[in-house]
Amino acid sequence: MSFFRTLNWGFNRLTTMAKTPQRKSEPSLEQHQQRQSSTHDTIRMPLDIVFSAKHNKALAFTLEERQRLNIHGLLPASVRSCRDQMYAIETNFHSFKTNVEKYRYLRTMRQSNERMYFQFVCDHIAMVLPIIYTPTVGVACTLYGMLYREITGLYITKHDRGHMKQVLSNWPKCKEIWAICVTDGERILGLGDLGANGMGIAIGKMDLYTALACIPPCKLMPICLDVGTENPVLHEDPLYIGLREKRLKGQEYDDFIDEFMQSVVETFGQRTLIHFEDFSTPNAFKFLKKYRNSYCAFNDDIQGTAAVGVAGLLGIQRITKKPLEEHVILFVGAGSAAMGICGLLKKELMSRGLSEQEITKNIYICDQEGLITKERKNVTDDIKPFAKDMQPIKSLEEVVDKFKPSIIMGATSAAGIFTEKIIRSMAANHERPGIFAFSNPTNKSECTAEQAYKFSEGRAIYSAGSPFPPVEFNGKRLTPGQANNCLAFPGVVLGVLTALPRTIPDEIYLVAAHELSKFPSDKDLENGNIYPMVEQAKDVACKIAYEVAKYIFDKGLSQTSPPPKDLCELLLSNTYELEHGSSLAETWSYPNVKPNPSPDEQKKKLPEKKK
Ligand SMILES: NC(=O)C1=CN([C@@H]2O[C@H](COP(=O)(O)OP(=O)(O)OC[C@H]3O[C@@H](n4cnc5c(N)ncnc54)[C@H](OP(=O)(O)O)[C@@H]3O)[C@@H](O)[C@H]2O)C=CC1
Ligand SMILES: CC(=O)C(=O)O
Ligand SMILES: [Mg+2]
Repeated sequence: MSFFRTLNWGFNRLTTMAKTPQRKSEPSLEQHQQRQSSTHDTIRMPLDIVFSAKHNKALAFTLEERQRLNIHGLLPASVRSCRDQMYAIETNFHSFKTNVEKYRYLRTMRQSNERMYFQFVCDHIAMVLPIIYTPTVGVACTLYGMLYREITGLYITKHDRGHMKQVLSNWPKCKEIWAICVTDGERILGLGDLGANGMGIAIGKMDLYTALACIPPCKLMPICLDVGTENPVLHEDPLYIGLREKRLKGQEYDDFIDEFMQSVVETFGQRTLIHFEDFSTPNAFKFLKKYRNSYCAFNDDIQGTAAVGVAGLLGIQRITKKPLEEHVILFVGAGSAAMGICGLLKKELMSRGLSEQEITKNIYICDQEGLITKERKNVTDDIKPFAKDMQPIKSLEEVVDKFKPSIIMGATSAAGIFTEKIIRSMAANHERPGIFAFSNPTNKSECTAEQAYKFSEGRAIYSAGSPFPPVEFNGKRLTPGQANNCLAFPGVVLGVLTALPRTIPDEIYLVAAHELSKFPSDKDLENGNIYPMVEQAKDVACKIAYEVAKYIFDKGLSQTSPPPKDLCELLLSNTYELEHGSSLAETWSYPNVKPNPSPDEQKKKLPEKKK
């Protein structure tokens, strides 16, 4: 509505100016410049909107629309169908040699033509996901200063304390925000402290909200809290976009985050979903504990990853036909990802009626110092029950030799720590050893798909955080699964935004895990793949969203009443339309506004002059 009001306003101004009588004398340079800029403004106003990222259809504007919107002549004659547009984009996409160039191309397209971008991402998800998400997004974050072009998210710096609400309200894209993905850039994938460059991750995550769960992009706000960085390379980098200052720490940092949380709900409402991403592990757990019962907040690295990890374990249970409680599981890494999975696994096993002692008996945890034993000082309360009453063992290979895990779950950012010896040892003791290399990006994987298959004679059930191509082994094509939280968070978020609970209950991650685990077919499992293919990620998100929303309504946790008669309809009611018919123009038809009358029509309408 306002779009067309603005269009009309621009048109009226143009007409008024055309009627303004000519100046008698030549304008001064200053007057000339003023006139130039005001003329410019007038013309630019409607064009800015028509060609804004949100409304732009590029060559898909039909002839009728081109005339109606007064953009006829601004585009070449060709009117492209959706298929033609996608072909043009794909041709461009493939013309770039490196993945970072492809990333840059897609970002530029997103800035100028949002719907076409999402259409392309959806139509080619398997090809595009590794570019807009891990692994390429990791490289892009390291080069973010060089790639930076335009407004894509909101930066709040440590100097904005006291007026964060003001900064939040500066967001130009929409005043009704449903969800925020926030990072402080301290642990970006397995790449460490990237400071303000971490924005790339928040943007990538939110693009998946739209591409996989159809959440309208204008309702989403990626935020980077620029509280400084301890990365000396960034301090020296002339292209760095953030503060070249030490990180805010201690009480000041906690107060900063408190102000941020309060400012968000005061600006956008208590229901705003706040997604924490890539904070350092101590902060990730601290804020989850602090805010989970008072805000609609979650931590993706802990909780999203947990859902995906447990889904994978349920898949292994299906392949091995052995209940999880009979498996020996070794977690390598005691950070957000590993401990998130371990915590949810504990919940899953508790739901099966096992005692804490029965649950912890077969679960081992190692970090850089080796096996976590009771001798270890300063372990968190979550880890304590898993600490073993024995002498510490430093070497991972020794731990594997001694306890013979059937499943090993790595989330360490330590590339290659699953050595040939470790994989061979697991394969010697188990017919189908489960190997998870959660670390991102690809070059941080604990082992590659090829190594896992080769050293286990093709018997490993291997999954990794970043995508690995299928591997041919002894004439069999083995497909690694992608164990990445992107198979959980889009659906969880859509479910929560639909059912609107006050806070996000922990149980929904188990709901998500179970739904996700049902996706792989028996044939997928036969090939050792416990996760759905990326092409199915949208169906996965949809199913998880449905079950999550249903859980929230069924348990009476929704803040809306009465519960919907048709949950599917409610889920779809607020989603972004990505599907297209034969042409983009058809799908994106603008509300019917009459075209400006042609000069001939205008003449006809003029009242006849009285004689
Ligand atoms: N696939 C997915 O969906 C997800 C993947 N990840 C990835 O998981 C990785 C870890 O993330 P996060 O848990 O937040 O990270 P943290 O850095 O908080 O945790 C890493 C853990 O690994 C341990 N570790 C490091 N090196 C070794 C080693 N050589 N041997 C044994 N343990 C080691 C560390 O031990 P210590 O404490 O002693 O230093 C620490 O406990 C990252 O690469 C991240 O990208 C994260 C979230 C989701
Ligand atoms: C996938 C993800 O969230 C991570 O690697 O941090
Ligand atoms: Mg993450």
